[in-house]
Amino acid sequence: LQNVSCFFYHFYFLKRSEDDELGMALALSLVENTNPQSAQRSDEISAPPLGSESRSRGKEPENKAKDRAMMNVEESLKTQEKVSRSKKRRQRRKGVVQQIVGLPGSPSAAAPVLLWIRRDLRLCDNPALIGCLELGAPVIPVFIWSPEEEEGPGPTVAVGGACKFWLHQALSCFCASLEYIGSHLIFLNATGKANELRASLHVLKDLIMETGARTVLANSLYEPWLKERDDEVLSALQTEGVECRMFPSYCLREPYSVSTRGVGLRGIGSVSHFMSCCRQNPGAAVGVPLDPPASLPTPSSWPQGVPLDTLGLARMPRRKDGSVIDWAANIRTSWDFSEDGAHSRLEAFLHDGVYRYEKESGRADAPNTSCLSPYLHFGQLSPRWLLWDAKGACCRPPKFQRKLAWRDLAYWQLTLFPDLPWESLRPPYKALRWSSDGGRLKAWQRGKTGFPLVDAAMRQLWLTGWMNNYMRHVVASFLIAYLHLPWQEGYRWFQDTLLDADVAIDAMMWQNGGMCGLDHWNFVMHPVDSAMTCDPCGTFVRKWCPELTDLPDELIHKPWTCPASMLRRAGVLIGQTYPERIVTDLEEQRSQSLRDVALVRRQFPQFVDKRSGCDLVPLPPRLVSEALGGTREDVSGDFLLPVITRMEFKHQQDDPDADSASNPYNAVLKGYRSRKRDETIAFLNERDFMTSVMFEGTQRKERLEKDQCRLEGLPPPPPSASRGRARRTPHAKDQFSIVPGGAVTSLK
Ligand SMILES: Cc1cc2nc3c(=O)[nH]c(=O)nc-3n(C[C@H](O)[C@H](O)[C@H](O)COP(=O)(O)OP(=O)(O)OC[C@H]3O[C@@H](n4cnc5c(N)ncnc54)[C@H](O)[C@@H]3O)c2cc1C
Repeated sequence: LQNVSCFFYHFYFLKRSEDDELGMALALSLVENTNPQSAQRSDEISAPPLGSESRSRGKEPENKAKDRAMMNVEESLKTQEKVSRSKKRRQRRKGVVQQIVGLPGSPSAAAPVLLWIRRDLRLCDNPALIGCLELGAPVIPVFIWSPEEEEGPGPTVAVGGACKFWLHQALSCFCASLEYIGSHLIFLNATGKANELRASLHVLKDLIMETGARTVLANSLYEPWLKERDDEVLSALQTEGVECRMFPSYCLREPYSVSTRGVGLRGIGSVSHFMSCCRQNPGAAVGVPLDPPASLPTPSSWPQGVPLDTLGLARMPRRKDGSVIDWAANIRTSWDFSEDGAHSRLEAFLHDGVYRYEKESGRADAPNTSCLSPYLHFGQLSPRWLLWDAKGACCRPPKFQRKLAWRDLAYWQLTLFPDLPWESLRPPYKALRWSSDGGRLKAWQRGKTGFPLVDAAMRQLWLTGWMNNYMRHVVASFLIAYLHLPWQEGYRWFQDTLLDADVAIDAMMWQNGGMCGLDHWNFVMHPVDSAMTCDPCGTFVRKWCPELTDLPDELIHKPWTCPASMLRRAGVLIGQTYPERIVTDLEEQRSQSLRDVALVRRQFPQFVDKRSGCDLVPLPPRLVSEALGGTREDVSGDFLLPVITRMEFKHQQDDPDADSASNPYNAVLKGYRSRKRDETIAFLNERDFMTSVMFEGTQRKERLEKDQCRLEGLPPPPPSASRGRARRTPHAKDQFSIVPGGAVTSLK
């Protein structure tokens, strides 16, 4: 017993320090904060001293109880302290603590500073804004709309319809915030102004001429084409004697500073590899969030801008009879587009939802995720603010903090592979046989596939501009693995309809889902079975597909299996009130998808590693040069790297014509938290019902106890028996991976 408790004691502290690392990896340098301005603020959160837990780990077993009690007290003190500190920061944001950061707002005739506003529509934690204040000159905030520059060199759909709508609303809110502190936001339109000059440069030069400004400040953007534009603008202005400065704030880690040095390239594309790179090469300090200014110095006269409406961001189409098609009506009522809206959502989430997030973020029928992505995308909330507030939350949510690393990973990948939004990273997959069935694509886009879970999610996207992460995986898997439509179609549709459409994240995720990204998903979501995780009672489907409301919970995700009498009673007419399924043989579609992959891997053997069976990806020169120790500047793109490759593809290579059912590594996810757990329960149900009930009971009790401890800031109780790590694919050693007596019906 002593050994067991010793193991759990060690496990607990090791786990705790691992969880800390997740958040700390990117913010590793928080502890050595170098920002002089923020260093003066005594009431900011100070990161827990590194190593305090590892010290506890080394103690003798007899001291453990004492230590643990001490740790509990320390923990709860730390937590209280953090909560009160992030509360103070929130108060400052609301102006409860009236701290004057800026100069008094009297107009000044001195040469003004141009604050070039882009995707940083916020007062809180805005380094460029604070940079302007520190110069002590009048500030002219300006937003330049230049869609051609945003779009970049390929079909990126960088600012789709939904995003434009959000941008319009967010700009209007930000303008109001600036006016509240005595300033103003100038809108300028650069559409069609690019001749031989960059459009933004052209507009900025005119503005500099008009206002006499000698300084331009902005927060950096990292899309390669925008970075290139910014570099050009900066160097052109600097040659004319205008001082320009860019501040990093869009990511926690500047993507161009991430290095694989000391970590290598193995596992590249995964978030763990990325975090190891950040840990190994910490880079500049993340610093603490900056307070919002109480006022901004204003110029003696404001330059002439254009009204926001003339930028054409929220223009609604008209019917032939002249009436307006207000496609955004639902979006307007579903969101608060202001910076305050972002903070209220964050507070509500950290106060309430974050506990459910850590366990149940996959649920579509409950708002268990933060829904902060559009605010992060448009910079109404800085990732640094989010990180610090999350670290201040009672349960210090590790999974949630890790999501910010995903976000940075996406930007890093985009800087390495600027073609990410339109070109498959794995060369053979460019030759994959995709379907060109426009009817199926339209059915998917409009939520008329005949699969309720997919349809509900796609309708939610169309009506509200948003969908949770789990559902994005479900609909992406359906498009790719079951409809065989190219991932680029899904990417472009998402870019046009998502309010948080983000070229870097969207492209990375669609590449991974489309089997050609650096870290392609080792799972495929089944359009029916995945409902076990995300919508077990059909609540989500009932909300977005109301025509199915009266079907019973067990069959709502597969109405085609309902007896005719049941359909009649529920008022469902398949093919009339609800669409027929656009594919009926899911197994065959999956098998075809596997065969197609096996075919291209056979056609391009030079891109398959003979030893490991992994796909090979040509490396960009920057990575190669790093891998070679940063000494080679002249490297070309001839280096091939074996990357993470689905087990089922490797296996299919040996038997290219086999069907998916006979592939032991079949990646289709059964749904629910762990397939292994389902299978164990099904097995026990068959053998010994009593044991099965007790097994479930014990697990539930453990879960409740753990949640309770977490809520109270206590260490988790030791589990009653050690549990293995859930695996996604069955393994020869899995005792219950093949359920005796047949398959588990996952919707039971
Ligand atoms: C096919 C597909 C396309 C996607 N396209 C986008 C997109 O265009 N824009 C976008 O912001 N997210 C995208 N995601 C990632 C993720 O689905 C969303 O970030 C998330 O659903 C946003 O909801 P949330 O704010 O409640 O997320 P939370 O789970 O609360 O996460 C908090 C924040 O972390 C970041 N984040 C979360 N998941 C990821 C991820 N997998 N990769 C990178 N950052 C992440 C987001 O900024 C998010 O707001 C996509 C995912 C898939 C599977």
